[in-house]
Amino acid sequence: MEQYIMKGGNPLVGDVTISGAKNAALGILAASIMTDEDVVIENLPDVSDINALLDAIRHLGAKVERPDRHTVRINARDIHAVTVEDEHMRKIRASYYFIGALLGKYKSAEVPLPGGCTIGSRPIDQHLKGFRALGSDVSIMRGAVIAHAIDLVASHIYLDVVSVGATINIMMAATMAEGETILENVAKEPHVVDVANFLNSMGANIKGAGTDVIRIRGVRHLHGTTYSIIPDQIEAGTFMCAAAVTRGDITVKNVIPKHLEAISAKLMEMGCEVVEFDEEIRVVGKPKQRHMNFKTLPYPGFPTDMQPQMTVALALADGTSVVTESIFENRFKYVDELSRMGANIKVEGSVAIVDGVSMFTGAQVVAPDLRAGAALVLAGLAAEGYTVVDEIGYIERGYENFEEKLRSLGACIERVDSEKEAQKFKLRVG
Ligand SMILES: CC(=O)N[C@H]1[C@@H](OP(=O)(O)OP(=O)(O)OC[C@H]2O[C@@H](n3ccc(=O)[nH]c3=O)[C@H](O)[C@@H]2O)O[C@H](CO)[C@@H](O)[C@@H]1O
Ligand SMILES: C=C(OP(=O)(O)O)C(=O)O
Repeated sequence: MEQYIMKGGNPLVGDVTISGAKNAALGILAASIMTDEDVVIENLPDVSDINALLDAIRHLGAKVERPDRHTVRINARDIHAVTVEDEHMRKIRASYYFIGALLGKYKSAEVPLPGGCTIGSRPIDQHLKGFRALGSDVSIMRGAVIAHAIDLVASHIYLDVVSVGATINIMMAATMAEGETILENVAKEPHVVDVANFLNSMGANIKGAGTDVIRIRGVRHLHGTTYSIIPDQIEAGTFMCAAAVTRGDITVKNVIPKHLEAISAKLMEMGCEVVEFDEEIRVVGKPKQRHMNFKTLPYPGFPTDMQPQMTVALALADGTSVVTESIFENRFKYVDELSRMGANIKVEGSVAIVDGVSMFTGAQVVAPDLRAGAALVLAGLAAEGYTVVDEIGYIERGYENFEEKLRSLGACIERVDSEKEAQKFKLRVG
Protein backbone atom coordinates (compact mmCIF):
# COMPACT_ATOMS: atom_id res chain seq x y z
CA MET A 1 0.00 0.00 0.00
CA GLU A 2 1.40 3.38 -0.97
CA GLN A 3 2.39 5.79 1.78
CA TYR A 4 4.22 9.06 2.11
CA ILE A 5 7.29 8.97 4.27
CA MET A 6 8.88 12.24 5.29
CA LYS A 7 11.50 13.67 7.57
CA GLY A 8 10.31 16.93 9.04
CA GLY A 9 12.15 20.05 9.99
CA ASN A 10 12.89 21.85 6.71
CA PRO A 11 11.15 25.21 6.33
CA LEU A 12 9.49 25.09 2.89
CA VAL A 13 10.85 27.85 0.67
CA GLY A 14 10.26 28.80 -2.95
CA ASP A 15 7.59 29.10 -5.63
CA VAL A 16 4.85 26.60 -6.40
CA THR A 17 2.45 26.69 -9.35
CA ILE A 18 -1.13 25.86 -8.49
CA SER A 19 -3.12 23.48 -10.72
CA GLY A 20 -6.66 23.89 -12.02
CA ALA A 21 -9.50 23.64 -9.50
CA LYS A 22 -10.69 20.06 -8.96
CA ASN A 23 -14.15 21.05 -7.79
CA ALA A 24 -14.69 23.38 -10.75
CA ALA A 25 -13.32 20.81 -13.19
CA LEU A 26 -15.69 18.10 -11.97
CA GLY A 27 -18.75 20.26 -12.67
CA ILE A 28 -17.35 21.45 -16.00
CA LEU A 29 -16.50 17.95 -17.23
CA ALA A 30 -19.98 16.69 -16.40
CA ALA A 31 -21.54 19.73 -18.13
CA SER A 32 -19.42 19.11 -21.23
CA ILE A 33 -21.68 16.19 -22.20
CA MET A 34 -24.57 18.63 -22.69
CA THR A 35 -23.54 19.46 -26.27
CA ASP A 36 -22.95 17.32 -29.37
CA GLU A 37 -20.06 19.54 -30.38
CA ASP A 38 -16.40 19.39 -29.31
CA VAL A 39 -15.54 20.84 -25.92
CA VAL A 40 -11.90 21.51 -25.07
CA ILE A 41 -11.04 22.02 -21.43
CA GLU A 42 -7.67 23.43 -20.44
CA ASN A 43 -5.85 23.73 -17.10
CA LEU A 44 -7.38 20.42 -16.05
CA PRO A 45 -5.85 19.08 -12.82
CA ASP A 46 -4.38 15.59 -13.26
CA VAL A 47 -5.85 14.02 -10.11
CA SER A 48 -7.67 10.75 -9.56
CA ASP A 49 -11.18 12.23 -9.12
CA ILE A 50 -10.90 13.84 -12.55
CA ASN A 51 -9.69 10.62 -14.13
CA ALA A 52 -12.58 8.69 -12.53
CA LEU A 53 -15.08 11.17 -13.93
CA LEU A 54 -13.49 11.01 -17.39
CA ASP A 55 -13.77 7.19 -17.30
CA ALA A 56 -17.47 7.53 -16.56
CA ILE A 57 -17.89 9.97 -19.46
CA ARG A 58 -16.17 7.48 -21.80
CA HIS A 59 -18.42 4.75 -20.51
CA LEU A 60 -21.50 6.79 -21.43
CA GLY A 61 -20.24 6.66 -25.02
CA ALA A 62 -18.55 10.04 -25.37
CA LYS A 63 -15.19 10.42 -27.05
CA VAL A 64 -12.51 11.61 -24.65
CA GLU A 65 -9.07 12.62 -25.93
CA ARG A 66 -6.19 13.88 -23.83
CA PRO A 67 -3.83 15.88 -26.10
CA ASP A 68 -1.76 16.52 -22.99
CA ARG A 69 -2.02 15.93 -19.26
CA HIS A 70 -3.86 19.18 -18.59
CA THR A 71 -6.12 19.33 -21.62
CA VAL A 72 -9.08 17.19 -22.59
CA ARG A 73 -11.27 17.19 -25.69
CA ILE A 74 -14.73 15.69 -25.20
CA ASN A 75 -17.31 14.91 -27.84
CA ALA A 76 -20.61 13.56 -26.52
CA ARG A 77 -22.45 13.24 -29.84
CA ASP A 78 -22.50 9.45 -29.61
CA ILE A 79 -23.66 9.10 -26.03
CA HIS A 80 -25.72 5.92 -25.96
CA ALA A 81 -26.73 5.66 -22.32
CA VAL A 82 -28.12 7.82 -19.55
CA THR A 83 -27.09 5.29 -16.91
CA VAL A 84 -23.84 5.82 -15.06
CA GLU A 85 -22.28 2.61 -13.73
CA ASP A 86 -21.82 2.26 -10.01
CA GLU A 87 -18.20 1.09 -10.23
CA HIS A 88 -17.20 4.46 -11.72
CA MET A 89 -19.03 6.62 -9.33
CA ARG A 90 -19.07 5.34 -5.79
CA LYS A 91 -15.62 6.69 -5.10
CA ILE A 92 -16.36 10.28 -5.97
CA ARG A 93 -18.78 12.92 -4.86
CA ALA A 94 -19.18 14.78 -8.11
CA SER A 95 -20.89 11.84 -9.83
CA TYR A 96 -24.07 13.67 -8.78
CA TYR A 97 -23.41 16.24 -11.52
CA PHE A 98 -24.33 13.65 -14.13
CA ILE A 99 -27.93 13.87 -12.89
CA GLY A 100 -28.21 17.58 -13.76
CA ALA A 101 -26.25 17.23 -17.01
CA LEU A 102 -28.11 14.15 -18.34
CA LEU A 103 -31.49 15.40 -17.19
CA GLY A 104 -30.87 18.77 -18.87
CA LYS A 105 -29.76 17.28 -22.20
CA TYR A 106 -31.66 13.95 -22.38
CA LYS A 107 -34.46 14.52 -19.81
CA SER A 108 -33.46 11.24 -18.23
CA ALA A 109 -30.74 10.05 -15.85
CA GLU A 110 -29.87 7.07 -13.72
CA VAL A 111 -26.91 7.79 -11.48
CA PRO A 112 -25.65 5.92 -8.39
CA LEU A 113 -25.80 7.87 -5.14
CA PRO A 114 -22.52 9.72 -4.77
CA GLY A 115 -19.47 8.74 -2.73
CA GLY A 116 -16.71 11.19 -1.82
CA CYS A 117 -15.01 11.86 1.48
CA THR A 118 -16.81 10.61 4.59
CA ILE A 119 -16.88 13.95 6.34
CA GLY A 120 -20.54 13.96 7.31
CA SER A 121 -23.91 12.61 6.28
CA ARG A 122 -23.97 14.58 2.97
CA PRO A 123 -27.63 14.32 1.87
CA ILE A 124 -28.65 15.41 -1.66
CA ASP A 125 -32.25 16.33 -0.84
CA GLN A 126 -31.80 19.90 -2.17
CA HIS A 127 -30.56 18.62 -5.54
CA LEU A 128 -33.63 16.37 -5.81
CA LYS A 129 -35.97 19.16 -4.69
CA GLY A 130 -34.60 21.30 -7.52
CA PHE A 131 -35.02 18.60 -10.19
CA ARG A 132 -38.58 17.96 -9.05
CA ALA A 133 -39.32 21.70 -9.17
CA LEU A 134 -38.15 21.68 -12.79
CA GLY A 135 -40.78 19.06 -13.57
CA SER A 136 -38.82 15.83 -13.26
CA ASP A 137 -39.98 12.62 -11.59
CA VAL A 138 -37.26 11.59 -9.18
CA SER A 139 -36.93 8.37 -7.22
CA ILE A 140 -34.17 6.50 -5.45
CA MET A 141 -34.00 2.80 -6.29
CA ARG A 142 -31.28 0.18 -5.91
CA GLY A 143 -28.81 2.81 -4.70
CA ALA A 144 -29.30 5.13 -7.66
CA VAL A 145 -31.14 8.35 -8.40
CA ILE A 146 -33.55 7.85 -11.27
CA ALA A 147 -34.89 11.03 -12.86
CA HIS A 148 -37.16 11.40 -15.90
CA ALA A 149 -39.02 14.36 -17.36
CA ILE A 150 -41.14 14.82 -20.46
CA ASP A 151 -40.04 18.44 -20.53
CA LEU A 152 -38.13 20.51 -18.04
CA VAL A 153 -39.91 23.73 -17.14
CA ALA A 154 -38.40 26.74 -15.37
CA SER A 155 -39.21 27.28 -11.72
CA HIS A 156 -38.55 29.52 -8.73
CA ILE A 157 -36.43 27.47 -6.33
CA TYR A 158 -35.24 28.42 -2.85
CA LEU A 159 -32.47 26.23 -1.41
CA ASP A 160 -33.03 25.44 2.28
CA VAL A 161 -29.28 25.07 2.81
CA VAL A 162 -26.49 26.75 0.91
CA SER A 163 -25.12 23.87 -1.15
CA VAL A 164 -22.36 23.98 -3.76
CA GLY A 165 -23.45 20.69 -5.33
CA ALA A 166 -27.17 21.52 -5.44
CA THR A 167 -26.50 24.99 -6.91
CA ILE A 168 -24.36 23.62 -9.75
CA ASN A 169 -26.55 20.59 -10.39
CA ILE A 170 -29.84 22.48 -10.60
CA MET A 171 -28.17 25.24 -12.64
CA MET A 172 -27.06 22.62 -15.22
CA ALA A 173 -30.51 21.08 -15.56
CA ALA A 174 -32.22 24.52 -15.69
CA THR A 175 -29.87 25.59 -18.50
CA MET A 176 -31.99 23.47 -20.86
CA ALA A 177 -35.40 23.99 -19.22
CA GLU A 178 -38.10 26.09 -20.86
CA GLY A 179 -38.34 29.61 -19.39
CA GLU A 180 -36.49 31.48 -16.65
CA THR A 181 -35.47 29.64 -13.48
CA ILE A 182 -34.73 31.71 -10.39
CA LEU A 183 -32.48 29.93 -7.91
CA GLU A 184 -32.29 31.57 -4.48
CA ASN A 185 -29.99 31.15 -1.47
CA VAL A 186 -27.33 29.62 -3.68
CA ALA A 187 -23.65 28.89 -3.06
CA LYS A 188 -21.22 31.60 -4.22
CA GLU A 189 -18.00 29.57 -4.34
CA PRO A 190 -15.52 30.39 -7.14
CA HIS A 191 -16.21 26.98 -8.70
CA VAL A 192 -19.95 27.76 -8.93
CA VAL A 193 -19.05 30.87 -10.93
CA ASP A 194 -16.59 28.91 -13.06
CA VAL A 195 -19.20 26.30 -14.03
CA ALA A 196 -21.69 29.09 -14.86
CA ASN A 197 -19.06 30.86 -17.01
CA PHE A 198 -18.32 27.57 -18.77
CA LEU A 199 -22.01 26.95 -19.51
CA ASN A 200 -22.37 30.52 -20.76
CA SER A 201 -19.40 29.94 -23.08
CA MET A 202 -21.47 27.06 -24.54
CA GLY A 203 -24.42 29.37 -25.18
CA ALA A 204 -26.28 29.13 -21.86
CA ASN A 205 -27.92 32.21 -20.40
CA ILE A 206 -26.99 32.29 -16.70
CA LYS A 207 -26.82 35.52 -14.71
CA GLY A 208 -25.93 36.21 -11.09
CA ALA A 209 -23.47 33.37 -10.34
CA GLY A 210 -21.37 34.55 -7.40
CA THR A 211 -24.37 36.30 -5.79
CA ASP A 212 -27.22 34.85 -3.69
CA VAL A 213 -29.60 34.61 -6.66
CA ILE A 214 -28.92 32.94 -10.00
CA ARG A 215 -31.26 33.46 -12.98
CA ILE A 216 -31.13 30.90 -15.74
CA ARG A 217 -33.00 31.44 -18.99
CA GLY A 218 -33.28 28.05 -20.65
CA VAL A 219 -31.86 27.47 -24.14
CA ARG A 220 -32.59 24.65 -26.60
CA HIS A 221 -29.02 23.83 -27.60
CA LEU A 222 -25.56 24.26 -26.23
CA HIS A 223 -22.55 24.48 -28.54
CA GLY A 224 -18.89 23.56 -28.33
CA THR A 225 -16.31 25.71 -26.56
CA THR A 226 -12.72 25.96 -25.38
CA TYR A 227 -12.45 26.86 -21.72
CA SER A 228 -9.66 27.16 -19.13
CA ILE A 229 -10.40 26.17 -15.53
CA ILE A 230 -9.68 28.57 -12.65
CA PRO A 231 -6.83 27.84 -10.23
CA ASP A 232 -7.55 25.63 -7.24
CA GLN A 233 -8.40 27.74 -4.19
CA ILE A 234 -7.85 24.82 -1.80
CA GLU A 235 -4.55 23.62 -3.24
CA ALA A 236 -3.30 27.22 -3.03
CA GLY A 237 -4.55 27.54 0.55
CA THR A 238 -2.86 24.27 1.50
CA PHE A 239 0.54 25.54 0.32
CA MET A 240 -0.08 28.88 2.06
CA CYS A 241 -0.66 26.97 5.29
CA ALA A 242 2.48 24.90 4.58
CA ALA A 243 4.48 28.15 4.84
CA ALA A 244 2.91 28.85 8.24
CA VAL A 245 3.27 25.28 9.56
CA THR A 246 6.94 24.89 8.54
CA ARG A 247 7.88 28.55 9.21
CA GLY A 248 8.78 28.77 5.54
CA ASP A 249 8.44 31.33 2.74
CA ILE A 250 6.25 30.18 -0.15
CA THR A 251 4.92 32.04 -3.17
CA VAL A 252 1.85 30.38 -4.67
CA LYS A 253 1.69 31.22 -8.37
CA ASN A 254 -1.20 31.12 -10.84
CA VAL A 255 -3.82 31.99 -8.21
CA ILE A 256 -6.72 34.43 -7.94
CA PRO A 257 -5.91 36.29 -4.68
CA LYS A 258 -9.57 37.35 -4.25
CA HIS A 259 -10.53 33.66 -3.82
CA LEU A 260 -7.97 33.33 -1.03
CA GLU A 261 -8.96 36.35 1.07
CA ALA A 262 -10.39 34.40 4.02
CA ILE A 263 -7.24 32.25 4.21
CA SER A 264 -4.89 35.22 3.85
CA ALA A 265 -6.77 37.15 6.56
CA LYS A 266 -6.51 34.29 9.05
CA LEU A 267 -2.81 33.68 8.35
CA MET A 268 -2.15 37.41 8.92
CA GLU A 269 -4.10 37.24 12.17
CA MET A 270 -1.69 34.48 13.26
CA GLY A 271 1.24 36.78 12.53
CA CYS A 272 2.33 35.46 9.11
CA GLU A 273 3.39 37.95 6.49
CA VAL A 274 1.09 37.74 3.45
CA VAL A 275 1.86 39.74 0.32
CA GLU A 276 -0.58 39.77 -2.60
CA PHE A 277 0.42 40.27 -6.23
CA ASP A 278 -1.79 40.10 -9.35
CA GLU A 279 -1.67 36.32 -9.72
CA GLU A 280 0.56 35.30 -6.80
CA ILE A 281 0.57 35.36 -3.03
CA ARG A 282 3.67 35.12 -0.85
CA VAL A 283 3.30 33.77 2.68
CA VAL A 284 6.15 34.04 5.16
CA GLY A 285 5.79 32.03 8.36
CA LYS A 286 7.19 33.48 11.59
CA PRO A 287 8.97 31.66 14.45
CA LYS A 288 6.24 32.84 16.87
CA GLN A 289 2.71 32.59 15.51
CA ARG A 290 -0.40 33.49 17.51
CA HIS A 291 -3.62 31.67 18.28
CA MET A 292 -6.85 32.81 16.59
CA ASN A 293 -10.39 31.51 16.20
CA PHE A 294 -12.13 30.62 12.98
CA LYS A 295 -15.37 29.11 11.78
CA THR A 296 -16.01 27.38 8.47
CA LEU A 297 -18.71 29.01 6.36
CA PRO A 298 -19.91 29.06 2.76
CA TYR A 299 -17.89 31.39 0.49
CA PRO A 300 -16.79 34.13 1.05
CA GLY A 301 -16.38 32.65 4.55
CA PHE A 302 -13.54 30.35 5.55
CA PRO A 303 -13.72 27.14 3.45
CA THR A 304 -14.40 23.85 5.22
CA ASP A 305 -11.93 22.23 2.79
CA MET A 306 -9.17 24.30 4.47
CA GLN A 307 -10.17 23.56 8.05
CA PRO A 308 -7.69 20.70 8.79
CA GLN A 309 -4.70 22.47 7.21
CA MET A 310 -5.34 25.70 9.17
CA THR A 311 -5.94 23.72 12.37
CA VAL A 312 -2.50 22.11 11.99
CA ALA A 313 -1.00 25.61 11.78
CA LEU A 314 -2.84 26.60 14.98
CA ALA A 315 -1.72 23.44 16.74
CA LEU A 316 1.85 24.84 16.46
CA ALA A 317 0.95 28.44 17.42
CA ASP A 318 1.14 30.14 20.82
CA GLY A 319 -2.02 29.99 22.92
CA THR A 320 -5.48 28.46 22.62
CA SER A 321 -7.55 28.66 19.44
CA VAL A 322 -11.17 27.70 18.83
CA VAL A 323 -12.10 26.11 15.50
CA THR A 324 -15.79 25.73 14.65
CA GLU A 325 -16.77 23.41 11.79
CA SER A 326 -20.22 24.50 10.67
CA ILE A 327 -20.55 22.65 7.34
CA PHE A 328 -19.79 18.95 7.95
CA GLU A 329 -20.31 17.20 11.28
CA ASN A 330 -17.49 14.68 10.91
CA ARG A 331 -14.53 16.69 9.78
CA PHE A 332 -12.30 16.38 12.87
CA LYS A 333 -11.42 12.70 12.39
CA TYR A 334 -7.77 13.57 11.81
CA VAL A 335 -7.41 15.02 15.31
CA ASP A 336 -6.68 11.61 16.87
CA GLU A 337 -3.94 11.08 14.30
CA LEU A 338 -2.50 14.54 14.95
CA SER A 339 -2.48 13.78 18.68
CA ARG A 340 -0.05 10.91 17.97
CA MET A 341 2.34 13.60 16.80
CA GLY A 342 1.94 15.58 20.01
CA ALA A 343 -0.88 17.99 19.14
CA ASN A 344 -3.11 19.04 22.02
CA ILE A 345 -6.63 19.32 20.62
CA LYS A 346 -9.97 18.54 22.26
CA VAL A 347 -13.03 18.09 20.09
CA GLU A 348 -16.49 18.81 21.48
CA GLY A 349 -19.11 18.33 18.77
CA SER A 350 -18.51 20.85 16.05
CA VAL A 351 -15.82 22.71 18.01
CA ALA A 352 -12.13 21.94 18.42
CA ILE A 353 -10.16 23.59 21.22
CA VAL A 354 -6.57 23.77 20.04
CA ASP A 355 -3.85 24.32 22.63
CA GLY A 356 -0.73 25.17 20.68
CA VAL A 357 2.41 23.10 21.32
CA SER A 358 6.00 24.05 20.46
CA MET A 359 6.69 21.03 18.28
CA PHE A 360 5.35 17.78 16.81
CA THR A 361 7.19 14.49 16.79
CA GLY A 362 6.99 12.14 13.82
CA ALA A 363 4.58 9.18 13.93
CA GLN A 364 2.74 6.68 11.74
CA VAL A 365 -0.67 8.16 10.90
CA VAL A 366 -3.57 7.38 8.58
CA ALA A 367 -5.25 9.93 6.28
CA PRO A 368 -8.99 9.76 7.01
CA ASP A 369 -9.97 11.90 3.99
CA LEU A 370 -8.54 14.19 1.33
CA ARG A 371 -7.91 17.49 3.13
CA ALA A 372 -7.15 15.88 6.48
CA GLY A 373 -4.59 13.73 4.66
CA ALA A 374 -2.91 16.84 3.24
CA ALA A 375 -2.98 18.43 6.70
CA LEU A 376 -1.23 15.40 8.23
CA VAL A 377 1.49 15.69 5.59
CA LEU A 378 2.01 19.36 6.54
CA ALA A 379 2.24 18.29 10.18
CA GLY A 380 4.81 15.61 9.29
CA LEU A 381 6.92 18.15 7.42
CA ALA A 382 7.13 20.26 10.57
CA ALA A 383 7.65 17.33 12.97
CA GLU A 384 10.90 16.16 14.44
CA GLY A 385 11.91 12.84 12.90
CA TYR A 386 10.03 10.58 10.49
CA THR A 387 6.32 10.55 9.76
CA VAL A 388 4.49 8.01 7.64
CA VAL A 389 1.07 8.91 6.23
CA ASP A 390 -1.05 5.92 5.10
CA GLU A 391 -4.07 5.89 2.75
CA ILE A 392 -2.60 8.50 0.45
CA GLY A 393 -5.13 7.58 -2.24
CA TYR A 394 -7.38 10.15 -0.56
CA ILE A 395 -4.76 12.87 -1.05
CA GLU A 396 -4.30 11.94 -4.70
CA ARG A 397 -8.01 12.57 -5.28
CA GLY A 398 -7.33 16.29 -5.13
CA TYR A 399 -3.62 17.19 -5.20
CA GLU A 400 -1.60 16.90 -8.39
CA ASN A 401 2.04 15.84 -7.87
CA PHE A 402 1.74 16.69 -4.19
CA GLU A 403 5.03 15.21 -3.07
CA GLU A 404 6.93 16.58 -6.11
CA LYS A 405 5.62 20.08 -5.44
CA LEU A 406 6.56 19.79 -1.75
CA ARG A 407 10.01 18.45 -2.63
CA SER A 408 10.58 21.40 -4.97
CA LEU A 409 10.08 23.62 -1.90
CA GLY A 410 12.71 21.69 0.06
CA ALA A 411 10.57 19.03 1.74
CA CYS A 412 12.15 15.68 2.46
CA ILE A 413 9.26 13.43 1.38
CA GLU A 414 8.83 10.35 -0.79
CA ARG A 415 6.06 8.02 -1.87
CA VAL A 416 6.91 4.41 -1.01
CA ASP A 417 4.99 1.17 -1.31
CA SER A 418 6.83 -1.18 1.04
CA GLU A 419 8.57 -1.24 4.38
CA LYS A 420 11.79 -1.96 2.49
CA GLU A 421 11.49 1.27 0.51
CA ALA A 422 10.70 3.20 3.69
CA GLN A 423 13.87 1.83 5.27
CA LYS A 424 15.88 2.81 2.19
CA PHE A 425 14.51 6.35 2.47
CA LYS A 426 15.58 6.53 6.12
CA LEU A 427 19.08 5.25 5.32
CA ARG A 428 19.40 7.78 2.52
CA VAL A 429 18.27 10.86 4.41
CA GLY A 430 19.92 9.83 7.70
C1 LIG B 1 -17.11 17.89 -5.36
C2 LIG B 1 -17.23 19.13 -4.56
O1 LIG B 1 -17.33 20.23 -5.10
N1 LIG B 1 -17.20 19.00 -3.24
C3 LIG B 1 -17.30 20.16 -2.40
C4 LIG B 1 -18.76 20.47 -2.19
O2 LIG B 1 -19.35 19.32 -1.61
P1 LIG B 1 -20.94 19.20 -1.53
O3 LIG B 1 -21.50 19.73 -2.80
O4 LIG B 1 -21.24 17.81 -1.15
O5 LIG B 1 -21.25 20.17 -0.33
P2 LIG B 1 -22.53 21.10 -0.13
O6 LIG B 1 -22.12 22.52 -0.37
O7 LIG B 1 -23.64 20.54 -0.91
O8 LIG B 1 -22.83 20.88 1.41
C5 LIG B 1 -22.99 21.97 2.30
C6 LIG B 1 -23.90 21.58 3.44
O9 LIG B 1 -25.21 21.39 2.95
C7 LIG B 1 -25.73 20.13 3.33
N2 LIG B 1 -26.60 19.66 2.23
C8 LIG B 1 -26.11 19.67 0.96
C9 LIG B 1 -26.90 19.25 -0.09
C10 LIG B 1 -28.22 18.83 0.17
O10 LIG B 1 -28.99 18.47 -0.73
N3 LIG B 1 -28.66 18.84 1.45
C11 LIG B 1 -27.87 19.25 2.50
O11 LIG B 1 -28.32 19.26 3.64
C12 LIG B 1 -24.48 19.26 3.54
O12 LIG B 1 -24.75 18.17 4.39
C13 LIG B 1 -23.53 20.27 4.14
O13 LIG B 1 -23.78 20.42 5.51
O14 LIG B 1 -18.87 21.60 -1.32
C14 LIG B 1 -18.34 21.38 -0.01
C15 LIG B 1 -18.60 22.64 0.80
O15 LIG B 1 -17.88 23.70 0.31
C16 LIG B 1 -16.85 21.02 -0.10
O16 LIG B 1 -16.41 20.62 1.18
C17 LIG B 1 -16.61 19.89 -1.08
O17 LIG B 1 -15.23 19.78 -1.34
C1 LIG C 1 -14.47 17.02 0.43
C2 LIG C 1 -13.90 17.16 -0.76
O1 LIG C 1 -14.23 16.50 -1.88
P1 LIG C 1 -15.57 15.65 -2.15
O2 LIG C 1 -16.71 16.58 -1.94
O3 LIG C 1 -15.39 15.25 -3.55
O4 LIG C 1 -15.57 14.50 -1.19
C3 LIG C 1 -12.80 18.13 -0.96
O5 LIG C 1 -12.49 18.45 -2.13
O6 LIG C 1 -12.22 18.56 0.04
